[in-house]
Amino acid sequence: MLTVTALEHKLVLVGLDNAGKTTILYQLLLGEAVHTRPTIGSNVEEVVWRNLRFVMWDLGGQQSLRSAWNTYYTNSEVSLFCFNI
Ligand SMILES: Nc1nc2c(ncn2[C@@H]2O[C@H](COP(=O)(O)OP(=O)(O)OP(=O)(O)O)[C@@H](O)[C@H]2O)c(=O)[nH]1
Ligand SMILES: [Mg+2]
Repeated sequence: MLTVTALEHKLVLVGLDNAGKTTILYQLLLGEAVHTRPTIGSNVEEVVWRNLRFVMWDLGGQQSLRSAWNTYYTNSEVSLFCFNI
């Protein structure tokens, strides 16, 4: 049995609006695709994967929110950029 570490890794999800960030977050958390609304501000959830613990910050991607992205990077270890292709 895996022992989940107490250590948390901060991960920030950024990308333009409608790229699918919130969908990814809840797919990882719940194992299913949920209906989403445009994120105003952020969603933050703890996601455990194998023995790793992530605190995932999903940021709103609308133009007016992008200038606030850098305020979320403090102490983050991973930035995941999402693109709508
Ligand atoms: N076809 C397709 N649609 C997707 C995919 N991922 C997300 N969507 C759809 O794209 C739309 C936007 O998804 P969100 O996850 O809310 O996008 P977001 O990046 O969080 O958007 P903001 O919160 O506005 O920044 C939703 O209607 C999703 O169902 C994908 O991989 N494929
Ligand atoms: Mg969103």
